Amino acid sequence: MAEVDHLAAERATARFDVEEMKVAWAGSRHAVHVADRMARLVASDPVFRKDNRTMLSRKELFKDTLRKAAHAWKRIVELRLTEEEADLLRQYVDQPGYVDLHWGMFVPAIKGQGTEEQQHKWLPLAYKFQIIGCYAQTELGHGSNVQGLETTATFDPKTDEFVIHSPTLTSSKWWPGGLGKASTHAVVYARLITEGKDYGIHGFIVQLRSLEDHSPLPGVTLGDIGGKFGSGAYNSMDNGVLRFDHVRIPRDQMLMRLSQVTREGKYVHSNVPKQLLYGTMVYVRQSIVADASKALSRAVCIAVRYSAVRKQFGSQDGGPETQVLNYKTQQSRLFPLLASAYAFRFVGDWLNWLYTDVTQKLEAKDFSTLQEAHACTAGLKAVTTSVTADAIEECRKLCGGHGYLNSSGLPELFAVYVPACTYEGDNVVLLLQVARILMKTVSQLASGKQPVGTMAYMGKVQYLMQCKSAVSSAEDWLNPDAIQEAFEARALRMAVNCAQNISQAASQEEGFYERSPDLLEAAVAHIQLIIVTKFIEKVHQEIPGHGVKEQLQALCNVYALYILHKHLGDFLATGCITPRQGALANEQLGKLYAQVRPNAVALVDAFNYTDHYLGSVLGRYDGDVYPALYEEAWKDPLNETVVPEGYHEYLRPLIKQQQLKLSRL
Ligand SMILES: CCCCCCCCCCCCCCCCCCCCC/C=C/C(=O)SCCNC(=O)CCNC(=O)[C@H](O)C(C)(C)COP(=O)(O)OP(=O)(O)OC[C@H]1O[C@@H](n2cnc3c(N)ncnc32)[C@H](O)[C@@H]1OP(=O)(O)O
Ligand SMILES: Cc1cc2nc3c(=O)[nH]c(=O)nc-3n(C[C@H](O)[C@H](O)[C@H](O)COP(=O)(O)OP(=O)(O)OC[C@H]3O[C@@H](n4cnc5c(N)ncnc54)[C@H](O)[C@@H]3O)c2cc1C
Repeated sequence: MAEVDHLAAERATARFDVEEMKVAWAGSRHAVHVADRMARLVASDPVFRKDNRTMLSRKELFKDTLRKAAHAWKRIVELRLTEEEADLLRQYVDQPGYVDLHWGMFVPAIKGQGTEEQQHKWLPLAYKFQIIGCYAQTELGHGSNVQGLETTATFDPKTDEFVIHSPTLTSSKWWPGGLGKASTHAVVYARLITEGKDYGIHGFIVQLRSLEDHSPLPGVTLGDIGGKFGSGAYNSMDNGVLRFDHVRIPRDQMLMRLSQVTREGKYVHSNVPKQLLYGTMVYVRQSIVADASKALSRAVCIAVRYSAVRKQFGSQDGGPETQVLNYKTQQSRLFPLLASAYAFRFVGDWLNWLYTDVTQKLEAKDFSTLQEAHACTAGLKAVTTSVTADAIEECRKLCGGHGYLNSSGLPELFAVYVPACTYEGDNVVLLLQVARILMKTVSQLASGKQPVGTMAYMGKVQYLMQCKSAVSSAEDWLNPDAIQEAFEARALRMAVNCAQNISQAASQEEGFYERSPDLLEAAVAHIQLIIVTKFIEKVHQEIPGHGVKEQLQALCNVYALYILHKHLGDFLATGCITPRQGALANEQLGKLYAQVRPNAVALVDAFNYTDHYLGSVLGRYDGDVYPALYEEAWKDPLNETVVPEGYHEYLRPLIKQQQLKLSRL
């Protein structure tokens, strides 16, 4: 706790129990406790220092990442941390590195696609870090189009081996995190060829480096693909390039849970959907949604606290200036982002539940919910990451000039976060997947097939296509049914419009191609409906703590009405609401902002972030921003000397030359 609390007055105006809001945010009292313990463990350990990160060279930064990962592992073993605790520790270390891909993709790929025997062999090695793995799918020539990958795995029955080969430059693996310098093994995705036939993409465990001296194995060419956007940020990760020259691996290193190649070279496909091959991506997409709320809440926490400290204008007569948080424009830019952080948090929890449920069904050979899992993970990943990336940049602007300093934490947060819009599926490509499923669902409505899960609302097509909103006052928009109906009608009408337009094209495929910009918007409308619905459902639950439910109710309304206001064109064009009702929604939004204002600082305190994790002089808990900014400036390497290096070579001669010229005049 800070000695001087410059934000004490703000905290005193909160109308709810912050400790209970921490529980609502974290999910349980246990979750608050564990997160708190792990955050403090990291913050108090000098090895995990990160305030100098943006000033390190790439090599120094990479070595620092290796050091932190090794130290984290040492602490995990020494303290016998559980998996939950270890993962939190990894998150609070807050530096992308090979461990993310090892635990986040290599291990899940083996778990999801390996046979029991393969899991038995490889997982214990991975769990103890006797091998380090990455996920090598993307190539120089193809990322989004997984079926277009070119690396080959040709079965040789003579030796009972696969020959892994990169036949072209564009088949070079390109991007996998941890591949460049750290990994000893990879799950490599390649075209399986046996008996002269190409059976498409399959996963293979391939050793890349010696376990003795880390040198690449014969036939393997490896390296880092080079510096990336921003200072610090994702440059701690060794995204890599990999080429194979006829590298041989035993047949049993093909991941054989979904399909097998026999000793004789026969290809056998188990009776399961081939999309299960994409299971690791589905798993990571759901974890990316949970991460979005973390990144967004960090940015919002910085911007809210700083906006409460920062004063500008408003005192002609020598009185106090206005806190920028009191400007209505600041509120209308910032509070929807605060509400979005909460919305993403709750939809992330729900998605995690859905993922677990689908996984259990898959274990029991029930594949009926696979499409729902794909649509929800793909769509929510796309919408939450796009919004979060834009929101971090908006928070930087909300912090004025100081937001542009590295010490604000926002430039690095943006740089590290923004590739989330691309990795694990480009957001446009993923939204088009959602749109495809929406079109399929619309086309099945005529045959009477009842849509299920998050598409169930489409079953009310007769009603939703013609309903008119009953809202007649600003307060009417506080009724969750009014919001739900407007969002459902908008999403359905946009989808049906697209389907009607597509049906007029020469072919379904051509229509889909021509209408893809509209389809993208229809997919976004559907996903926003899911987020709003899950927030409303959350608020309907029993939520303990003085004022907590009321605050969440207000944030839920802010989120929904902000989306309605921002996409008013959709709501009006589809005739779900009238221009007057749109204006009433905006009026209500203004009232809600006034309701949020006294609670704003406490609402970001409920995220329970340490100053170490926030990594921002502007977002400090104590609000003592100016001395911290001043002090931080002097730490810059440029300030190590009063006269800069280069003065004698470049500045002095220039000045002297000009002086000479002037003296001649
Ligand atoms: C310090 C130590 C700590 C210790 C801690 C211990 C504990 C740790 C625990 C956990 C740690 C977790 C950490 C997580 C961190 C993760 C960090 C991640 C960092 C990010 C790294 C990035 C990685 C990557 O980017 S990997 C590469 C990703 N690539 C992509 O996403 C490619 C995108 N493309 C595709 O997905 C496909 O090509 C697609 C879907 C676009 C098209 O595929 P297609 O085969 O051509 O299919 P299509 O014809 O369109 O559709 C056919 C059919 O299939 C359906 N479909 C498609 N996809 C799926 C799917 N995934 N699931 C189900 N169904 C699918 C589609 O709907 C069609 O259906 P029908 O119409 O019915 O036929
Ligand atoms: C930081 C980072 C880490 C990564 N880590 C890994 C990793 O660990 N392992 C791994 O295998 N990969 C990794 N990747 C690769 C990543 O998964 C791909 O870059 C991603 O899937 C996008 O594919 P792409 O690069 O082929 O983009 P492209 O598909 O080439 O996209 C280019 C443009 O084309 C558009 N486009 C493409 N297809 C369509 C379409 N059908 N319709 C309309 N528009 C379309 C896209 O919207 C985009 O605007 C990583 C990438 C990054 C940036």
